[in-house]
Amino acid sequence: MTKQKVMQAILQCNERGDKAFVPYIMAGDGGLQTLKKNILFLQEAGAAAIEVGIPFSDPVADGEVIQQAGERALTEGVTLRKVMAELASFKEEVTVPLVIMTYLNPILSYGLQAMAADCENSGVYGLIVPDLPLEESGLLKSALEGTDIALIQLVSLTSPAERINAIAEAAEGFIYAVTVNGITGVRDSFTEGLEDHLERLKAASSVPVLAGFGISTPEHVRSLGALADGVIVGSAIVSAFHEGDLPTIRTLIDASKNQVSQI
Ligand SMILES: O=P(O)(O)OC[C@@H](O)[C@@H](O)c1c[nH]c2ccccc12
Repeated sequence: MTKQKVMQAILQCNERGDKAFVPYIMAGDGGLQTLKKNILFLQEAGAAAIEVGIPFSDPVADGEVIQQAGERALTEGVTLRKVMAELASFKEEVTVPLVIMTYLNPILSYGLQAMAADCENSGVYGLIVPDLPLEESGLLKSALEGTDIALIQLVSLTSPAERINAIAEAAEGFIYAVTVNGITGVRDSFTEGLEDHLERLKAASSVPVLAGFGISTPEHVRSLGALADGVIVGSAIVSAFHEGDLPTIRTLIDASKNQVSQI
């Protein structure tokens, strides 16, 4: 079965003339009870899908902001199991597809089949597992077979052409085009070759291409959005939630829309 839900949510945005905006949140930063509130806020503010990060003790790809948010959530006792149960408890209210971002270990200890079943029961339509390369993804892929849960692949700036093609061929949901070399977090500028890179990715891929890493201002959302089908914003969203700065989140999301709302 082809994976439809996440891809359709992005395509629907694009058909309206908007870029897809996918915010990343750290589940349980500020306590597990913030999860529902934050998801419903982002949904209402116009997110196309929401990337829900699971706190983890060894988050190798995470920059400072996400790491600290993860530590706060771990202090609150948040685990993958608790997040899945919490998501299931309010899934009727969630209309945007959720994508879980977690490292491989928590999924393995959860159990691949149990994870697939609980995703289906919690409004989760995608998984991002940054430490699981395409070549190793067979077991998880088969656990997700017959579900509408996409295994989303990351492509780095340094991926060679054959690898880009292999990933594009296997891609489900969307391709996560990492726009900087290194870890997550706010950046001032992007590399010059980015436009060509995203152009090549879009040409190779039959699913949408979203740009993520280092996108933190409305200007970034507009300029990177123009080169892709949408953007993923993590650190800036996590910081804004931590500081209770909801207007900043709205402004970022509005920048992905054709019709920027009047202030
Ligand atoms: O924080 P940034 O630079 O806006 O990047 C998004 C990112 O945080 C989110 O998608 C993410 C958080 N942790 C990750 C690990 C790997 C890949 C992606 C992620």
